[in-house]
Amino acid sequence: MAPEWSGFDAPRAEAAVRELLLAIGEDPDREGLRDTPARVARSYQELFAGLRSDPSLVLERVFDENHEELVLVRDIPMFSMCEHHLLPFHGVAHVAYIPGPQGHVTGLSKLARLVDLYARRPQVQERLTSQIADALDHKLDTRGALVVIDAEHQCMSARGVRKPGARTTTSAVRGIFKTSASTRAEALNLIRSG
Ligand SMILES: Nc1nc2c(ncn2[C@@H]2O[C@H](COP(=O)(O)OP(=O)(O)OP(=O)(O)O)[C@@H](O)[C@H]2O)c(=O)[nH]1
Ligand SMILES: [Zn+2]
Repeated sequence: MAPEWSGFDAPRAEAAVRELLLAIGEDPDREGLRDTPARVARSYQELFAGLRSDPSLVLERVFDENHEELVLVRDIPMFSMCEHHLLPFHGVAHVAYIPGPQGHVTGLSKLARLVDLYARRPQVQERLTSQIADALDHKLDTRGALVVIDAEHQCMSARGVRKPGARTTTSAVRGIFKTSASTRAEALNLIRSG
């Protein structure tokens, strides 16, 4: 079992899904639903694996490239679960940072891994955005970090207010992106130009 999956109580999750099926008036023992509690438990294990992951490990390896300019990874596919309804919200994340005075950079894939790590938890979009920016800012010793997430919430499209297509954009800025309007504008323009 992968280490990040330890701590997940599969029998408890299965029992809860069985209860839910009973609560909606279904027969959990009919053929089509017989394996559903186990399937849902496995999918929750995967969808919430970020609860058992450590961001320091993701950003542990840095390269000494003496690069002190902007690094931006755009259009990172993002999939998360809203903590209010346990329904998916998904879209894209744009993650930018400017390395600190030592010019240390991290692997580009690590920025996408960081998005996954925080997305795979019960979330709200604002906190997800801030957590990614804070992790970069604190653990990578950057001059600044900027994260923008654009997502559609299924709790707003499949139910409730029922507005499919409505998108939510959130941003979090740290360090020089907060203090320098021109640095912030440069990053936002690059994001938009995609
Ligand atoms: N700020 C924020 N709100 C969210 C997010 N995900 C879901 N929500 C909102 O959380 C709110 C929960 O509101 P409640 O009134 O407690 O729940 P509800 O009766 O199901 O609300 P409706 O969705 O309006 O039917 C809703 O307005 C959702 O749209 C998110 O990531 N950020
Ligand atoms: Zn919701």
